[in-house]
Amino acid sequence: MIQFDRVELRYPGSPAILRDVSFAVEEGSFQFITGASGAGKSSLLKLMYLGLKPSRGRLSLFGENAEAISRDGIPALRRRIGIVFQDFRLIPHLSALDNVALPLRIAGARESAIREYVPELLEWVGLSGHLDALPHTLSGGQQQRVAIARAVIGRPQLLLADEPTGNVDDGVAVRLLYLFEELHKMGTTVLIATHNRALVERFSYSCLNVEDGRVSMVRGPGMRRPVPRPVGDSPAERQRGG
Ligand SMILES: Nc1ncnc2c1ncn2[C@@H]1O[C@H](COP(=O)(O)OP(=O)(O)OP(=O)(O)O)[C@@H](O)[C@H]1O
Repeated sequence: MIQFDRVELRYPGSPAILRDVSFAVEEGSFQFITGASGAGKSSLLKLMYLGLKPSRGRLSLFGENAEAISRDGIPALRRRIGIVFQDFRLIPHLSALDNVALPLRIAGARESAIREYVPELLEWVGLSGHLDALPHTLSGGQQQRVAIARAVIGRPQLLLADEPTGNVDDGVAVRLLYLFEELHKMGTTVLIATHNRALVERFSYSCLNVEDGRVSMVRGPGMRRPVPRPVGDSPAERQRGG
C-alpha cells in the first residue's frame, strides 16, 4: 500500500531528517510509528499523505508513484485517507457534528445517514453532549476526539494518525485504540505515530521506529494480548452490519 524506496527528506537549509529510508506498509496492516520527539514521525506521515515530497528516492502510495501524481490528483487520493493531524485542523466555524460529517457530505452521503452515524460516533468517543459545540469551545482532548471521529467516519482505506491520544487520559486513549481496531477489522490500514509507550506495549502491534534519520521495523508479536472490549458494539461495527 505504501512503499518507500531509498527516500531522503531534507527541509530547506537543514540536514536530512530521513536518510536512505526503505520499507513497505502492507495493505491491511496495523502499525505504530515510534521514535523520540523530533525524530521525524510527523514528517514520515506527511510524506505518506503527500503533504511533503521526498528530496530523493521514490515513494509510492496505493501502487502509484507519488511523483507521477499531479496536483489535481491529490484531493481524490486524499479522500481514500483518513488523517488525524497533531494540531487537529478542525474547521472553526463548523460544529463538532458538521466537522465529522464533512467527509460524508463530500462523498455525497445521504443526510439521513449522516444524522444517524455522526451522533452515534461522537457518542462513542464520549462527546454526545457536544454535537453542536464549535471547536474553540471544546478542550484539547475533546477537539482531538472530534478530529479522530472525522478521520474514521468515512471508513478510509488508510488511516494516518499523528499522536491521536496526546491530549486524552489513559482510559480514553485505550478506547480510541479500540475504535482504530474496529476500523482495521473492516479493512483499513492503520498507522499511528505515538509517544505513548504504555499504549504500544498494551496493543503489541509492529512498530516503525524512527531514529537518527533511519526507519526500522520492530516486530510485534503479531496479535495483541486479549484486552477487554468496550461495552456494546461500536458504531463502526453497527455501520458494517447495517
Ligand atoms: N517545516 C519544517 N521546516 C524545517 N524543519 C522542520 C519542519 N518540520 C519539522 N522540522 C524538523 O524536522 C525534525 C523532525 O520533526 P517531526 O515533527 O517530523 O518530528 P516528530 O518525531 O514528529 O516530533 P514530535 O514527536 O515532537 O512531534 C525536527 O528536527 C523538526 O525541527
